[in-house]
Amino acid sequence: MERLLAETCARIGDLDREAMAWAQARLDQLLKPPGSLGRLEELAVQLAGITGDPLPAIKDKCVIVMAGDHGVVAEGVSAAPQEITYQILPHFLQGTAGIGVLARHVGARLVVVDVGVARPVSFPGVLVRKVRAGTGNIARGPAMSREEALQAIGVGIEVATEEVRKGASLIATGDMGIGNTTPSSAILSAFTGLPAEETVGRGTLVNDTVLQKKREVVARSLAVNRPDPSDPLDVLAKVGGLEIAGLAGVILGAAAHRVPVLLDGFITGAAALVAAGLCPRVRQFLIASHLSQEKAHRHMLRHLGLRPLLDFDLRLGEGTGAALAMPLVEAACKILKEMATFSEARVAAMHEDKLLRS
Ligand SMILES: O=C(O)c1ccc[n+]([C@@H]2O[C@H](COP(=O)([O-])O)[C@@H](O)[C@H]2O)c1
Ligand SMILES: Cc1cc2nc[nH]c2cc1C
Repeated sequence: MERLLAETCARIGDLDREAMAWAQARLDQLLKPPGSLGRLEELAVQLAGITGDPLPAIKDKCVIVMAGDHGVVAEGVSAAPQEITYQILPHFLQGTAGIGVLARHVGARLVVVDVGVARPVSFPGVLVRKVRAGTGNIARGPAMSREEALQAIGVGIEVATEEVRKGASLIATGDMGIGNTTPSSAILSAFTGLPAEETVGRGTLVNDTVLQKKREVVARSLAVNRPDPSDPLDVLAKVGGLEIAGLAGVILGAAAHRVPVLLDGFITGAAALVAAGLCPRVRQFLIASHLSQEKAHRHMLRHLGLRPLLDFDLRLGEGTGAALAMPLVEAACKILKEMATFSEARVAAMHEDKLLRS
């Protein structure tokens, strides 16, 4: 597994500067005042750089949801019972849970993977690639072994690679795992040095008492496990989660195939911190779909150097924000391809001096 990870990281290149320059030049000639499509233009240039295609097109959209359970729920850190991780899975694929509805709404394929659910899973359509049945309690010891972390990353790389092989040209990441905001906060603290007071939030909407306990649990998980921030696998194994590891693999696997990755919220952000620790170049392939209501998400995005597309007060996870942002990514491609230039439209070009005066 270590070899698969090393090979995947080695395949991740830089953005294609030539394709980006070509896309930027075309954007500047399109029938609009320069830069007037704002961040849509920025996105179009990034997509040209990621794909190496100056006129990129999104042909096949895919949402990959990784599910796993967390031993730390024994500390009482969530407002929801652990059972929900298992019980919600069939509703994803039946289209009756949040991501089921939104993936259908945007016309994306939905792939649901059990990488670490506590109970045995055998729902039609759910890919069972369980590495272990839930993590250990990070308040008392490591979440998993280094080998298990590598295996779960491997699952993500393989699932992403398979979806790219089937034609995916845009991959959205989603998570499901009761308790998973706690390890996500611990990962954020481990990489940034921020104290638990700043990295812990309300997750499924815990009350003030539980919020305080959650802060103590995150601080204890760091004191007990002593994760080494210069060793991302150590951070992941000691204070992470199986679905977080799987998602780090999805991110790396997609980037290795030059497929853009839409991050969702706080948990996929933690996975991105791990992926970026393992391969800093991967950041260039990431698009932050939204700013989660989980308050420390902004610290994550700042650390990753990303600016969210939407600010919608979402905090559901499952990939819902990433799915919602898919049409924005498609729109960025379409302006490049479908808008005419001034000369194609035979419209008088705008004069530089006029623009400078306005
Ligand atoms: O994506 C987010 O920003 C997000 C923020 C808060 C909660 N969640 C979801 O809620 C669950 C974790 O919350 P908790 O309180 O159990 O740690 C998990 O299934 C996540 O998908 C997701
Ligand atoms: C119902 C429910 C759905 C979820 N989806 C992601 N996290 C969740 C947590 C709960 C409680």
